[in-house]
Amino acid sequence: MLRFLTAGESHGPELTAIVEGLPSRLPIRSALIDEQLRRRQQGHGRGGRMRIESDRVEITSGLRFGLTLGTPLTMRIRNRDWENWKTKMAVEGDPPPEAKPVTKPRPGHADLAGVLKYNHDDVRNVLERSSARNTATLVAVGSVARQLLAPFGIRIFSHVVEIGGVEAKKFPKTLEQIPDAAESSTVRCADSEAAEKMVEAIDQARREGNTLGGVFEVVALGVPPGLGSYAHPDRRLDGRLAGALMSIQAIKGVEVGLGFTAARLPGSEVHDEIGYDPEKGYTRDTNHAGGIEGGVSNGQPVVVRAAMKPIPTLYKPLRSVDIHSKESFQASVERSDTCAVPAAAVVGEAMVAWVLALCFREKFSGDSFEEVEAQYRAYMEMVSRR
Ligand SMILES: Cc1cc2nc3c(=O)[nH]c(=O)nc-3n(C[C@H](O)[C@H](O)[C@H](O)COP(=O)(O)O)c2cc1C
Ligand SMILES: C=C(O[C@@H]1CC(C(=O)O)=C[C@@H](OP(=O)(O)O)[C@H]1O)C(=O)O
Repeated sequence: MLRFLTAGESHGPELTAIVEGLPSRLPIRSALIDEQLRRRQQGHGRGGRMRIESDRVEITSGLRFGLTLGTPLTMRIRNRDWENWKTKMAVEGDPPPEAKPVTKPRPGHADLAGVLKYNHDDVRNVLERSSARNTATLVAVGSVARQLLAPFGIRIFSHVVEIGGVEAKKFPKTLEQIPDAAESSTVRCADSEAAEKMVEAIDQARREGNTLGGVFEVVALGVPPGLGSYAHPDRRLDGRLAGALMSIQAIKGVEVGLGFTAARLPGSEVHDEIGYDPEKGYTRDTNHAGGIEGGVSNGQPVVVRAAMKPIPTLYKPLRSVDIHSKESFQASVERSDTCAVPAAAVVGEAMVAWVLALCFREKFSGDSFEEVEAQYRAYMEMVSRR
C-alpha cells in the first residue's frame, strides 16, 4: 500500500516526508522534485517568507543510483528561516526570555481551536504545524507520485481560474495548450487578460491591507479507465480527490467536472453521451463528468477545481481576544501573503498526483517497476479489446 507521512514545524530546522509503498527500480530525480518546489514558491501576492526560503530536497533513504529500492523514501527540506528562530524554537531546555508566548489567536487560523484542543498556553505551539509551510512536503510527495505516473503517460497540470472575483474566461482552445499559458503567467492563469486584472486585484488588496482567495483547476491527462471503485464508498476516486484537495490549508470547496453547475442544469445538458470509433474505442464529445463516473476514472481527462478562502492574516487587523487576559485586541502583522492561490494550485496538482498514484498502485501493485509495467500493459491491452 502506498502511503506517506510528513513532519516539521514552519520555523523548525526542517520538514520531512516519508513515502512508503513505491515499487523498486523506479527512476526518481531530485531535480524534478526541486522544480516542483520552485513552482510552489512563486506567484504574485506572496510575502516576505518566500524571499528567505529557497526550497531544495535532500533524499536520504530509499534510493540508490537514481532507482528506488522498494524501501521507504525519505525527503528533507531545510527551513532557511530556522537561523532566525533557533532559540525561540529550541527542542529542549527552558524557554528563553525572547520566546515570549503568543497569546493572541488569529481569526481564520487553527490558533484558537488548537489551543483549546491541545491545552497549550502559547499559540505558537499550534501555528507552527498548522502553517501552510508544510505544503512544501506535499509538493515533494506529489512530485514522487508524478514520477511514478509519468512513464504511463499520465500528466498533471493546473491553472488559476478565479482570484478575488476576477474570473478567467478566454481559455486556450485545447486542454494541452493550457499549461504553457498558465506557466508564463505570474498568477498561473491561462487567460492573459484576466491574469492582468487578477494582478491588479492582488495589488489593490495589498494596498488596502486586505487579502484574496480564489479558485484553481487541476487536470490530469492520460489517466487510464478503472482507477478508483464504486464497490465501496472509501474507494471512490472522486471522494478521495475531494478529501485530498480539502486537506490543503485554506481550501474550502471542491468540484469534479461541472461540479455545482451540474446541479442547476437538466440531465440532457450534463451527461456525456457515449460513442464508439473502431480506431479509438469508446468516445465522448463532452467531459462534463470530469473524467469520473461512479467513482471510477472513465478514460477522459480528470478535471477538478478547488476554492481557497482569503489568507486570514490581514495587515488591516481583525478583532480577537487575548487567551490569558481575555481582553479584546486588534492583531498586529509582521509579514504575510496577500494571495497564495497560484501556490495552492501547485499543491493541488501534487495532491491529485498523489491520489492517482494511490489508485494506480492499488490496480497495478507489483513490487518492481517492471512488474507494474507488465500489469499495466496487460490491462490496457484487455481494455482495448472491449
Ligand atoms: C500556499 C499557502 C500559503 C499560505 N500563506 C499564508 C500566509 O502567509 N499567512 C496566513 O495567514 N495564511 C496563509 N495561508 C493560509 C493558512 O495556512 C490557512 O488559512 C490556515 O491554515 C487555516 O485554514 P484552514 O481553516 O483551512 O486550515 C496559506 C495557505 C496556503 C495553501
Ligand atoms: C512558509 C510558507 O508559507 C507560510 C504559510 C503561512 C501560514 O500561516 O500558513 C504563513 C507564512 O509564513 P510566516 O509566518 O513564516 O511568514 C507563509 O510564508 C511556505 O509556503 O513555504
